[in-house]
Amino acid sequence: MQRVTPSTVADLFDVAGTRTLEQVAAATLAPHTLMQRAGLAVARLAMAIAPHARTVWIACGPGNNGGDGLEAAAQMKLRGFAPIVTWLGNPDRVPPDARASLERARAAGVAFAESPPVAWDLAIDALLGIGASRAPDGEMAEWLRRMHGDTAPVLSVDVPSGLDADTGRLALDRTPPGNGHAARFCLSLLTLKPGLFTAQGRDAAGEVWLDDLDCSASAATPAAWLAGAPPNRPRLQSSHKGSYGDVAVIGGAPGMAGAALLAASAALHAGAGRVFAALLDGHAALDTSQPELMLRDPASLDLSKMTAVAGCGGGAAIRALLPRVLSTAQRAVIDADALNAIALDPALQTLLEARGRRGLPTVLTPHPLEAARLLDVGTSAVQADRLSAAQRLADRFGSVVALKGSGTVIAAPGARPRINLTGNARLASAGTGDVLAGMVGSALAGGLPALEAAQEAVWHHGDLADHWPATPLTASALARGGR
Ligand SMILES: NC(=O)C1=CN([C@@H]2O[C@H](COP(=O)(O)OP(=O)(O)OC[C@H]3O[C@@H](n4cnc5c(N)ncnc54)[C@H](OP(=O)(O)O)[C@@H]3O)[C@@H](O)[C@H]2O)[C@@H](O)CC1
Ligand SMILES: [K+]
Repeated sequence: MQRVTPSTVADLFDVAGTRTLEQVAAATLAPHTLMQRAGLAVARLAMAIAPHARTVWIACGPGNNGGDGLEAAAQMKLRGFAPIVTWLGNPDRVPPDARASLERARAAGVAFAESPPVAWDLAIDALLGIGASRAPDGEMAEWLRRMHGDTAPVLSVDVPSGLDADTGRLALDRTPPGNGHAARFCLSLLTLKPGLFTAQGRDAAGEVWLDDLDCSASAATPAAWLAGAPPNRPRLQSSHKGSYGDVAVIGGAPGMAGAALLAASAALHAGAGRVFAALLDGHAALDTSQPELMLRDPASLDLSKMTAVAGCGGGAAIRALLPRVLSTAQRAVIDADALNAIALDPALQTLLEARGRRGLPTVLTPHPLEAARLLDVGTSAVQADRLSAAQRLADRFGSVVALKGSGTVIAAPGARPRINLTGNARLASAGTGDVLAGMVGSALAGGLPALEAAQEAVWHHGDLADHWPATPLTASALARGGR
């Protein structure tokens, strides 16, 4: 059993891939072996989470996810715990594995009840796993509400019930999130699923653990992966500022110079050799607190030798500069208003596609609304399947895409998408996106390929937030690397 952290490198399998692996594994094992392993793993994690629990409520659903819960109940009972099972199954329609575990739970003397106990020290959600076919309702939804509305920890078996294991979409109307007090754990079985790590998955699952049930995962193709922490990149003694490239931040229309200066500051602190702030507001003053930044007229820059970071605070004015950025920048990060301008202008879209065909490295850093505009769909369609939305954008524009949000998705043409696990809700504040754009620009300018540049910047950006002291996170301090 392994705990998943932001540094974990692991393949993620969708429901179809997981079913394939289950069939391959089951074919070589004695009947009921997988469920026995699954139930024992659930019991072990439950006992570790709540070693002194007096009442453990195990809510079991009608299928094999419920079977895992029944098996865990039997295992815990045999070890001196007192689980109380509420089971929503029908004895006439229970699948064979779950039936076997039902009988083992009964034989072990597990207590069965019609309704949840009055109070509990740990709740185990074994209602629905990867076989969920619709939003929970009725009694199941009511149990989930009670479980997540309580302060006792919740351990979800395989996936939190109601969560789409492929996309991380939660059937919110039926299973509202908890009151913020209950600790959440999820033990994913056989495989890790992408939905645990993006969209609503991270909030619903909490701390994720994996038990591979001693099975190989070689018989299926992963849908995505967790890429873990980037390598250390020590600087050579003989390097100089030219080794780390020039970044030109192009943005900062009147009234919005701050966004561009944040991106420029982030690029500088992330290690770019030289950073030029090419502000669209011709009257903006130089940031005297950062004399290293060089203020330039955007028209004066030779972008063919530079990494352009375009769009931060760009307003409508950025549009006029984009043909030159897209056609000539050696490397480019396209953010914020530049993305909005491209979404509205087919000619700019053609130029962006042409960059991809020419092999010029480009990273797009949309949040879900910007991604939705580029794809000409609603934001909810993007959030309903973030992996596929990021991949479609990457394929369409021949660019690397970092689709921001909980579980940032990084996609590139022809590559399996990655999900980043650093970062937290502290990043939900003004200017942090500008900081990310500057960090990606710095990584690109330093010579990293676009995919690595995006992934490493996203990881470091989130890692800073994860290690933030007990003070409010501001974008300007984030840009300075927390200093
Ligand atoms: N895969 C593996 O490697 C391993 C899998 N294992 C475990 O098996 C789990 C998969 O089991 P599973 O296929 O039986 O599906 P599961 O999630 O129990 O749900 C299906 C049942 O729920 C029902 N149902 C659906 N939606 C509903 C709703 N909203 N409200 C009410 N009912 C609803 C559905 O009914 P139906 O849609 O047919 O009407 C059906 O009866 C997996 O997640 C893991 O925990 C491990 O034991 C070993 C290794
Ligand atoms: K579950």
